[in-house]
Amino acid sequence: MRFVKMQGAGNDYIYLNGFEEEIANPGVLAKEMSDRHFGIGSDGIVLILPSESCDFGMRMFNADGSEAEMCGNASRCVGKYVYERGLTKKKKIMLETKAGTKILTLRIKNKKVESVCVDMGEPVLSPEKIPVKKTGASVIGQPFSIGNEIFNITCVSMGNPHVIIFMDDFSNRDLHTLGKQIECNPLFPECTNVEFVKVDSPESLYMRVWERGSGETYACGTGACASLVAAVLNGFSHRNAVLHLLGGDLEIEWKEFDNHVYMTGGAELVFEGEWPYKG
Ligand SMILES: N[C@@H](CCC[C@H](N)C(=O)O)C(=O)O
Repeated sequence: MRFVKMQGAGNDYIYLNGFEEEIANPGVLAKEMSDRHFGIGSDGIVLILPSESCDFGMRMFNADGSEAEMCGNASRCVGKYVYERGLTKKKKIMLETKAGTKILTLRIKNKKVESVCVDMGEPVLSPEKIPVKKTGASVIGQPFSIGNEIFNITCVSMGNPHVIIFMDDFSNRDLHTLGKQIECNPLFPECTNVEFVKVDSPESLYMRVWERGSGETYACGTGACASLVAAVLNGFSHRNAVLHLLGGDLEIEWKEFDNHVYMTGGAELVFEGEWPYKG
């Protein structure tokens, strides 16, 4: 089976072309391929598929084999893949995901995709839709205790669940332990992605992420969008800011006129090859 490894802000996935390959058991395949010692090594796998309602479809599986509703960084890489490999000539691409249709706008330079802006849709704040076991219209800066510490949490869904914790400094924190403890806490019935955010200025935020199903990754596109929304709701940032992640920067804007969040960033090929897939 042919595969392509790509990264967006260091969030690395293995992309499989569902137009050419029959991909049975993608969850099992995701675990095998993602293994950084016995596989190719990645944060998960992404299937690029035909779609009846959109130009293309995308499904993504975390490194532990679980399927996620949406992946922001992967959506930009899918845009690069389908354009540069001649699957489309369109620069505006409709992408079907489990979290609805996302619109990708490609910026092209010398026939290559330089960056992709993704209309990520509206953030979801209602606790039962995120889901988070809380009452009320939203969860913004509410206390949450883990071990003997109390954190203020804000919960946002960008098609997948996120909990955001603002910190003055996370350089000497054990985010792995904290992330693991929060990810499948009973407060989150479908588990959650966890973002730790340090506000640098109203236009600049530093973020680290513990991803549901993959552990710490270098970046999370939906997480960056959720963090910007959380920062606005808590009065920490403007509606347009740069999110600095371990693997690079993403520009995020939560537009007032349509309530949609827009994410802009790069997408890069790492390498490609063949996987001895037995079907
Ligand atoms: N890295 C992604 C999100 C991947 C899915 C996530 N781990 C989940 O289970 O919801 C992104 O760029 O958005």
